[in-house]
Amino acid sequence: MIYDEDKIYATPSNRIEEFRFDNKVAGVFDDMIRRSVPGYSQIISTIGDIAAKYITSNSNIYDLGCSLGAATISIRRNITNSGCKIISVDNSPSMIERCNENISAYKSQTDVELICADICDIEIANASMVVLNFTLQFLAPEQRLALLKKIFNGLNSGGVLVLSEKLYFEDEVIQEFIDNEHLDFKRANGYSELEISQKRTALENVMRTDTLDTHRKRVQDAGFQHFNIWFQCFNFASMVAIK
Ligand SMILES: C[S@@+](CC[C@H](N)C(=O)[O-])C[C@H]1O[C@@H](n2cnc3c(N)ncnc32)[C@H](O)[C@@H]1O
Ligand SMILES: O=C(O)C(=O)C[C@]1(C(=O)O)C=C[C@@H](O)C=C1
Repeated sequence: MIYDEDKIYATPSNRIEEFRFDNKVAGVFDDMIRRSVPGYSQIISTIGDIAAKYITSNSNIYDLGCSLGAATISIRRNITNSGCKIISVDNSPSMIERCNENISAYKSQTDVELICADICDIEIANASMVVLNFTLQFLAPEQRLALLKKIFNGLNSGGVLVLSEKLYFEDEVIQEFIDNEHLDFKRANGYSELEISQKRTALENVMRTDTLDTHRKRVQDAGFQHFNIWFQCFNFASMVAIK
């Protein structure tokens, strides 16, 4: 995937619009997420590793909020089982269009079905793996438990959910400490103070983050008995739940 450099918030604007996964964002998204999310590459490659261990033959794999298909491609490369299908879903037509191009660039025995839809509206069935890689935080908080319940019900016994999210910390001192480390990560990746602050404003009402405790409780309320965080760098984490 080769995409343009993210310059979306580089020029001052009087009115910052709410962040949307539109054509402009889709065109720079690979650069944006790599420069904004510490550990992103590690998480993508580990998703492939988890796929190799947990996917079973003749099952479905869901990549919910697939964007450009990074997790889908990592999973697909690691499937050795037959009769599997990856179902990759995003409600941004621009993301789906680019995802289709990216997926078509790789040959594989595993089919990918790309669906442009709200992940709250799709059916989940016969799943051995479900991925929510930085997607749940964009759903309205009141929709999150229902989605996790649907995932739990659609997973086969022994199936795995990978849930990656930006975390929020209730301890204000810790929140500030970790947030500052993340800001330094963005600065080190070439984002200016203006870009950082304008993007923060754009994301304010769109991306609502939870604490690790909230995630744990919600995942358990959805039915999962096995849950833990397996990766954390600053305020970005990836968690796993196994049915
Ligand atoms: C941060 S990106 C996910 C990154 C991607 N999973 C990856 O690993 O590169 C969030 C994605 O979720 C999609 N999204 C947000 N809310 C959604 C919803 N309700 N239904 C479907 N897709 C959604 C957005 O369009 C966006 O592409
Ligand atoms: O918190 C930030 O500053 C971010 O940019 C995070 C984040 C995310 O976690 O998804 C937000 C929007 C983009 O999708 C890329 C990264």
